Amino acid sequence: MRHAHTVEQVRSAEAALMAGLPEGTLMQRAAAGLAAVCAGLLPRVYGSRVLVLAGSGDNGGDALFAAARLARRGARVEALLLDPAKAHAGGLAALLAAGGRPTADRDAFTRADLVLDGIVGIGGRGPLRPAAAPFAELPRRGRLVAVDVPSGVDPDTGEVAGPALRADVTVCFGTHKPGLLIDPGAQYAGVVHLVGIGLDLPPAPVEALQRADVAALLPVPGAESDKYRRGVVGVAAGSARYPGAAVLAVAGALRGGAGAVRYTGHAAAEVVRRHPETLVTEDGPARAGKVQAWVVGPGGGTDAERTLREALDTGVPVLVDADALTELARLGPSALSGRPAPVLLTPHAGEAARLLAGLGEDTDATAVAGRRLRTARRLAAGYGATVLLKGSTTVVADPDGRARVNSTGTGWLGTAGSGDVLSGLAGSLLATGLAPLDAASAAAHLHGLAGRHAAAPGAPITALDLAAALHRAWASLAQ
Ligand SMILES: NC(=O)C1=CN([C@@H]2O[C@H](COP(=O)(O)OP(=O)(O)OC[C@H]3O[C@@H](n4cnc5c(N)ncnc54)[C@H](O)[C@@H]3O)[C@@H](O)[C@H]2O)[C@@H](O)CC1
Ligand SMILES: [K+]
Repeated sequence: MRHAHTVEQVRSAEAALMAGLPEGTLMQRAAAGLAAVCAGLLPRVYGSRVLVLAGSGDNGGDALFAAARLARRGARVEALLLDPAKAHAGGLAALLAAGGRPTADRDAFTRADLVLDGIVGIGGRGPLRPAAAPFAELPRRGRLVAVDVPSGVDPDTGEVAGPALRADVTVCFGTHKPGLLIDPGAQYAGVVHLVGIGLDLPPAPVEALQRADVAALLPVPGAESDKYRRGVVGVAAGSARYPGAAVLAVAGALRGGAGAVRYTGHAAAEVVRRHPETLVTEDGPARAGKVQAWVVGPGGGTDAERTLREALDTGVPVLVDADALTELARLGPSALSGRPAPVLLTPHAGEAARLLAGLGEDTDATAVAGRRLRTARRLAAGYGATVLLKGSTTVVADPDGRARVNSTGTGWLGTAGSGDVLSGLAGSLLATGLAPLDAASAAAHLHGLAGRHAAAPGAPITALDLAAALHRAWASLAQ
């Protein structure tokens, strides 16, 4: 599991730890870890050209102390101080003593074999200032290592409001910051290395499940299991106009761990033709028979409102997707109040904007994509439901405030029907008894892995390819 903590949590853990340590201990721990990662990125340290971009806070201090360590090993280090009068005094003195020298020449950025971005870390406020902003655009030939956070990325959210430095590697201290795991910030962070500095941290508000975490969540049938005990998932999807969404949602559901899939809707004939193992009826969720979770909405067409209401009237968990989300946005959060079982919403950015409109917030898909964590949390709190926000780095937010991010996906997943497969898969995991936060984050992980398997080594895929690859993705975790 990767844990990410907020700036406020890091600050208070640092304060508690620093109270019992000699001054500068934490910065030395950070600088030692940072220098070790930098040394590993250079073919050899001796003779390499290193440029430090140093702001005037402790982030600049970390960068200067790390550069001093590299200078002592023979690197030719220059420091570009963004505000020379306020540069971190101890860090600068250490660098000068080790043979480094200050420079005001911006070409040093372009020439360097390695650039250390120590402009601003968790103390950043607002968009990069004029002295720092041009470095976001300057060409360079060497690698760029961000110190703690790429400057210009909001550490708490991953939002990027203006120019930001694009790192090859980010070396973060004490814990991950949410902004390193969530797009667009994650795209600026590159490969993230965590350097422990001994912080005692509270539970993380943002987590990223790793393979072993997901493997531990996935249901395994016992000797006594049968199809009903493993869980039955109901899929209410598809319409005469959009039968394909039903076929794809059922394809995802069949590979999601439930023992059986019950389908209801107007695409029963197509579903059975493609998936003969499906139990089908045209009667709607109210009369379809017993299930442990419902999936409603993909390709729902004009029936979406009735189907949504019927599913919500059952006492089992409901996953709401696609057309049913549009209906829910129209009905507003009161449609979910008082349910005895949880609800999982799976919007893409456009549907999320509609759901926000249902909460009285005027926004659009582009704004949602730039504020992924904030949007998922707002929807989870506003609707009292778990929310899986699709897109680059999927964000899952629980109404209790916890959030998870998933980055197993690939751009090849942006294909028609991919979301239908995901909703079937997540609904199936719900039916096996997983809590919505676990079902959604495991589904996002598996879906991303399946996309990678299907697209490897890099070619377009269809949603059916993706559904077929879920088996391999699951098997790769079970090994
Ligand atoms: N507090 C601690 O004990 C530790 C802190 N560490 C480092 O210290 C950093 C935090 O240091 P600080 O609290 O001094 O804050 P930062 O150094 O992150 O940022 C503050 C500095 O950046 C400038 N700044 C703020 N917003 C800016 C913007 N938009 N554009 C350009 N410059 C801007 C401020 O004028 C100030 O000089 C961490 O990110 C980490 O790198 C590490 O050394 C580990 C220990
Ligand atoms: K930085």
